[in-house]
Amino acid sequence: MEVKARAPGKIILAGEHAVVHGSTAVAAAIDLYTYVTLRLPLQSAAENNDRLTLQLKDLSLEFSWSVARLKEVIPFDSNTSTPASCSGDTLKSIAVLVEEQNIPEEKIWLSSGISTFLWLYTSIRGFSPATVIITTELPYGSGLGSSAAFCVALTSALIASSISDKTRGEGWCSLDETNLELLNKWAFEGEKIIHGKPSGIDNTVSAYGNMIKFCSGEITRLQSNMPLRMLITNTKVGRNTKALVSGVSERTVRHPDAMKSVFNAVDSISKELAAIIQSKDEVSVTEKEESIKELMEINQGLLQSMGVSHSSIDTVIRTTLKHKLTSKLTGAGGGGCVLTLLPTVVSGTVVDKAVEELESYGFQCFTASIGGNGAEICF
Ligand SMILES: Nc1ncnc2c1ncn2[C@@H]1O[C@H](COP(=O)(O)OP(=O)(O)O)[C@@H](O)[C@H]1O
Ligand SMILES: C[C@@](O)(CCOP(=O)(O)O)CC(=O)O
Ligand SMILES: [Mg+2]
Repeated sequence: MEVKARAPGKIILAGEHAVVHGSTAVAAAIDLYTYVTLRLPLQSAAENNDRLTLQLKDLSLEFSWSVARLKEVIPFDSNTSTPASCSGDTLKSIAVLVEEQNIPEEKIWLSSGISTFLWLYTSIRGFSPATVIITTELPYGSGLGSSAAFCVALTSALIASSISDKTRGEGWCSLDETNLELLNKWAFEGEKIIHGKPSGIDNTVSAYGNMIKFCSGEITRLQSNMPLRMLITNTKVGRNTKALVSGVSERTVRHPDAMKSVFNAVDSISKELAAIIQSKDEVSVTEKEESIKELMEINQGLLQSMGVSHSSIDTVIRTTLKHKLTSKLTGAGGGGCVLTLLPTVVSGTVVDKAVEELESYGFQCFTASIGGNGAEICF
């Protein structure tokens, strides 16, 4: 039997990091996906094929464990109906299984993803043999939510494999609300292994799609009433969300009052941004874009004060400003991707010039459609 699933990456328009500390944030799905194919051997063939294999196609990497080895190392404390957190002890056991795979040193950043794979797979499907093939259109570790798309696509495929009513040949279809809620909870548990202390915004927007306002787990789906175009620039400076998130927490412990004010300011920015995007009043698109530009500028300043910007991000901001375009980092920062608002009045020539200059620094620029579908499955 074969099941496929896909889940989108995301951009955070306002509120990253502060959202981990209870502020509001606004995020949207983008049309770049992580795809998972789950192949289960036929019951009769299962005895001859007793391995769990993970293929990361884009990286030409394959990892494989015998079911017997998984049973030996992972304590069986899982329950398929209620998502639970991976305990420290289980994570240590899983780390042994990951180490045995001798991941190439230059790809060692994959370890947390592979641990997450083993945790989600064995928790949801137990110790059954399978081959899981993963491909992605998202750059790894650059702020576009590859970790969440990975967790959401994987749990979608795992949950879909146990759905009894499999309507074949109908192309990509969404999951029902109950399964969406379930997979989102599992994906959040997966994100915890990768991020340490995730807010849950990335897995939620990847699961549900569209554009959302998110605050302490509460989701409001936003209906945009204006065109919103963003240029995405990948600085290609590698960084790790877990380290950046814990850096902000440490700063918060050292300066609780100052950081509280920063998080409050971000909360106001996200709420104002959501209101502008949804507003149906007579204000012109140009005026709305001017407000969004200013909010992005203030948000970037506050991200700077959280200590998560980077010289490469500053270069993108300076370069786009020369062309009168406003930018802010998106995701965890520290390098990674930067968003530049492309107002409706800006000519293609201006954008082309800005892109040319950005690419001369070795950055990669692209646009993506904003606010599309969330997780989908295909039989
Ligand atoms: N397709 C994938 N396969 C395996 N691991 C993945 C995949 N996508 C993401 N990951 C894991 O997520 C990590 C990147 O997550 P993170 O630092 O949160 O950045 P982002 O979510 O912005 O891409 C990678 O180092 C890897 O461990
Ligand atoms: C920094 C943060 O707000 C977003 C992280 O996004 P990403 O992993 O960099 O794509 C963390 C979170 O909300 O969990
Ligand atoms: Mg992430």
